[in-house]
Amino acid sequence: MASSSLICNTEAWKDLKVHVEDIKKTHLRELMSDAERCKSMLVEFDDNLFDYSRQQATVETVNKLFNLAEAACVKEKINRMFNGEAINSTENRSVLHVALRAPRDAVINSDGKNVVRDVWTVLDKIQEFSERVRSGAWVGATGKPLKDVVAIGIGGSYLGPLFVHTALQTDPEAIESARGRQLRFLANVDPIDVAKNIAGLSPETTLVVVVSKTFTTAETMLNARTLREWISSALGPQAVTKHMVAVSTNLTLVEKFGIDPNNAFAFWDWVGGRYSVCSAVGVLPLSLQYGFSIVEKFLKGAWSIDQHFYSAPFEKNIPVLLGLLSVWNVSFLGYPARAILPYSQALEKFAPHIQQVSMESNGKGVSIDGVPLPYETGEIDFGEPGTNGQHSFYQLIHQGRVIPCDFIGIVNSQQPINLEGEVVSNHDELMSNFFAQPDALAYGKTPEQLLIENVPQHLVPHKTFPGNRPSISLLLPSLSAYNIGQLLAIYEHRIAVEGFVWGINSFDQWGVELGKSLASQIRKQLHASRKKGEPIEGFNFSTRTMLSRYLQVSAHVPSDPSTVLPKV
Ligand SMILES: O=P(O)(O)OC[C@H]1O[C@](O)(CO)[C@@H](O)[C@@H]1O
Repeated sequence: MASSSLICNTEAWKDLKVHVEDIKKTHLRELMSDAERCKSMLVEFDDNLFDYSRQQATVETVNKLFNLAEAACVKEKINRMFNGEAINSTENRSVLHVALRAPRDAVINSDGKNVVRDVWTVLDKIQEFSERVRSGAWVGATGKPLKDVVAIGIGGSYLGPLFVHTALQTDPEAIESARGRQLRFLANVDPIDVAKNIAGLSPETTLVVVVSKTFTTAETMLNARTLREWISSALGPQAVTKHMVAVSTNLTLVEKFGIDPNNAFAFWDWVGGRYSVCSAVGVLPLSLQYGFSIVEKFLKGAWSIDQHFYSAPFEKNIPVLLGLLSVWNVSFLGYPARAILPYSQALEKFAPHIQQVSMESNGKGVSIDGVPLPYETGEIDFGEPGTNGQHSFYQLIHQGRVIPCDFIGIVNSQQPINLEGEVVSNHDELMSNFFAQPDALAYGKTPEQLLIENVPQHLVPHKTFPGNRPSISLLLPSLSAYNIGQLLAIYEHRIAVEGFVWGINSFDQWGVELGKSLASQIRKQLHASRKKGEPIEGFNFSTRTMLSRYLQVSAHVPSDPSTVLPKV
């Protein structure tokens, strides 16, 4: 495919490039004073309020972005995704995470087959299994109920479920149904993570869920073997069938590992790892912890946004608007990062999850047709809940670099506190910051304002805030399972829209492979040197020096199963 097919060669892209100069002449202070403009930049859907008036954009900018979407065939690409076409072309796969939350009677085809039926077969199996475990009908090898769950998985087989678990953990309805149960996540191959995750647990009352799309990921498989050892050394090898289950697309390898195929929960190639939280990857551990009915509400929330994304006109389409504005910030205004700032501690794992969804999806260097891109794609995503972030990195955001921010606020707290004698409730205190920060970034503070306040002349430059820093605000009515599902789907689709405009494949991840294969060479060398005393060969000076220091100085680790017992 020729480079002329790239989006940067379209009139719509060139038009926006020229338009940047106009926008740079206008400060957000002025843009914010135009009430009509601000009104047109508010979108409401299902009690979620989205405000993008603090973007460095006019109504004209937004129209030009719609032209760009048209030039990039965004609507056609959305349709192709929902129609189950193989839009992940480098892996020849369709991209159908929307089917994971479709109602039972929906029809979504992949390769001529309605996949919604398969989805519900697995969901029914999860419901049945999780109810048996939670009710105590399913017991461990010594007859005790399994009250604790350790989910082993990494990347997409970990971050999404962790985000949802952390968000549900403080929801009153979810607390009630999780009473007496624990859900933990073992991700890192670092043995410290093993120790931390089994500390205080007994193999007798623990169910291990091995979550891996491929069932070959080195970290997950070593952690799975480690916990298999933990269980079988305590309860005997036959206990594994009672204490270990799996979620995977590779059921052959699950069986080979020693997990009963009846206790395996399938998902499919058309679910990308980082888009898999609504498959058994998330639904199984979360149903074990909270019960299936709560997880079903989460799925319904995600589906409501899927419908909105599929059918709302672009002017009212929250994920589309978010995606187009992100492209505007990255490709035209030149801002490479994005801060995700939920004003809710329950969303503390949201930014780490979106970091993977976004950076693994859109961090690409070539177009979907393999043409090297003359423009950057993807953003550097990071974030922390407010107000913690304010006491950490907001200094840079206010007076250092320009970083477009996503402010996410919740109207009704999961855990309200209203102390007598306080000016406002605790949640109001939090939300005061949610409402204040976007304006601080947009308006800033001028030297003239400081002089009126009698700030000493020599401090004026230090106390000046340039402002003109863009943000969006998203106000959710509450943080129920349903709303958590909505938030997830809004971001998933936003990221897809960005990739559709940039003309890349947002659904593969070849960039993670090189490091994995180099690590495998090192693993072989460590084995050869430790077990057979072979010299280090085939590495550059730097790696050789580091490796020999590591081999010389590291302590000998005895191969004894008791070394996997927790020491913390
Ligand atoms: O679910 P799996 O196959 O263990 O893969 C885990 C993760 O590894 C990756 O392939 C990246 O290394 C992710 O895309 C994926 O979510």
